[in-house]
Amino acid sequence: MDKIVIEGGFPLRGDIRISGAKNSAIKLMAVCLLTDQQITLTNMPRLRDTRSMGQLLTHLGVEVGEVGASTMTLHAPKLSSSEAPYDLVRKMRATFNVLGPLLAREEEARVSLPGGCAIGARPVDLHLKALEAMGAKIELEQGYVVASAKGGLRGAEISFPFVSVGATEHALLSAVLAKGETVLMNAAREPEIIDLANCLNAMGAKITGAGRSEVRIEGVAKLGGVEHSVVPDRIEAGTYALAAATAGGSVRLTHVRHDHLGALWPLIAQAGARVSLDDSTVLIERGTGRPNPVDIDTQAYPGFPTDLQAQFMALVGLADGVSIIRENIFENRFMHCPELTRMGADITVRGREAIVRGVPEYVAAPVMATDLRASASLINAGLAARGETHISRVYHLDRGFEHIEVKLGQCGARIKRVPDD
Ligand SMILES: CC(=O)N[C@H]1[C@@H](OP(=O)(O)OP(=O)(O)OC[C@H]2O[C@@H](n3ccc(=O)[nH]c3=O)[C@H](O)[C@@H]2O)O[C@H](CO)[C@@H](O)[C@@H]1O
Ligand SMILES: C=C(OP(=O)(O)O)C(=O)O
Repeated sequence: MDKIVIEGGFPLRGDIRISGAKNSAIKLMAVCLLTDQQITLTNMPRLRDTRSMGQLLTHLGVEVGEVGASTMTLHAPKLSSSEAPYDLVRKMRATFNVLGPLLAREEEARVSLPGGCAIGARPVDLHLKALEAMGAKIELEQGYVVASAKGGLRGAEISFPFVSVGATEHALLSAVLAKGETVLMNAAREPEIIDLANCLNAMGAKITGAGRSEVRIEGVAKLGGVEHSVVPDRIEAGTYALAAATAGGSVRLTHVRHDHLGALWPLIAQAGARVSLDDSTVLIERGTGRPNPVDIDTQAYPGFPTDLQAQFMALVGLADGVSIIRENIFENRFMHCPELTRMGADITVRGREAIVRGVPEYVAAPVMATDLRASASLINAGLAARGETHISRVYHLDRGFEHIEVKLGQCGARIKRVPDD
C-alpha cells in the first residue's frame, strides 16, 4: 500500500485543471443499464471509484471501454446478470444505485447493501421506500436487497422526509422508464442531480424540475444512446482552493463551475484569502499572516457541502481565533480531528460540533487517512506544516482525487507517493 509524503511550508503557485466530478460520473455510468444503445461519457475522471463501478457494470454484462485519458464508453445490448455482489458493491456508495435500473430493465434484482466512506450509519431506507412506492417488492436476505417488479415499475408520488442525494438520484434512475408520472418532493438539488437529469433527458427521458425541490418524471417506453460531458468536480475545486488558502500562494483553478460553490467563496474570503472568479476559472491568493476564524455549518446544496468540511477545518485550524464547525449531514464525520490534532491542531469535538482554536502552525507527523475527504484535509494541513508529513492509507484518497500529487506538484508542492512499509 502507498503513502503520501509531503515536505510542507512552501506556498503553492500555478494552475490546476479540475477533472469531471466523481459523484456525478459514477451515477452517470449506471444510465447504460437503461438502454441497449451506447453511452459515451467525456470529461470522465480516472479514479478508483469509476474503476469499481466499471467492474460492477462489466459483471452485469455491460461492455465498458476507455478511449484516451477521459472518455468512457458503456454498452449493454443485453445484460448477463441482475445480481450485484457484496465484493463489488461494498467499496462505494453509488454502486447501490444499479438496483432501480436493474428492476426497470430486468424486473428483478439482487443487490448487496452498499459500503462507502465510514462517516455515519448511512442507511438506504429512503431508496427502498421510493422503490416500494413505485411497485417494487423488496426483501432483505443476508445483507442483500432482493427485489422484483413484475410488469415494470410504475410512477408514484414520493415525498422524502429529508434531503438525500443518493435517494433522489436512485428515484430518478428508476422512474424514467416507469409507467406514468413520478413526482419527487423535497428532492436534493445538487449540481450532480442536474447533470444526471440532463444526461437522461438527452437519452429521451422526460424530467422537469431537476435542481429544484419538486421534480417530475414522465415515464417513457425506451431510452436511446447519448454522448455526455461530466460536470466539473466542485469538491475537487473546493479542495484545491482550500489548499491554496491553507498553504498560501496563488493558485488558478481552470475548467471550474464556480457557480456550484457559491457557499464556499465568501467563507474563503472571510478567512482572508483573495478570491477572483472569472468565466470557468478561479484565482485564490493568500499572502503571509494567519487566516481569520470562520464558523461553518454544513447543509444540503446550495448550503456549505459536507464534503468540504474537513478541508475547511484544516484552514481554520491555523486561524487567529476560534471557529465552530457544525456537521449536520453525517453523524460521524469528524474522524480527521484526532489526526489534525497529531499535527498540532487544537480541536474539541462535542456531538455535531467541533470547536477549533487556531494554532500558529502545524508540525509534521505520521497521520492516517480515515475517509476520502478527511484524507484531503490531511494533505492540505501537510502542505502548510513544518517538516515532513507521512499520510498512510491513501487508497481512500484514490477513490476521489485524480492525480492529486501530480496536480499539487505542478504548483510547487513537495509531495510524493511512496510504498508504505
Ligand atoms: C457518491 C456520492 O454522491 N456521495 C455523496 C452523497 O452521499 P449520499 O447520497 O450517501 O448522501 P445522502 O444525501 O443520501 O445522505 C444524507 C443523510 O441522509 C441519510 N440517509 C440517506 C439515505 C437514506 O436512505 N437514509 C438516510 O438516513 C444519510 O445517512 C445522511 O445522514 O451525498 C453526500 C451529501 O452531500 C455526500 O457527502 C457524498 O459525497
Ligand atoms: C462520502 C463520499 O463518497 P461515498 O458517498 O461514496 O462514501 C465522498 O465522495 O465524499
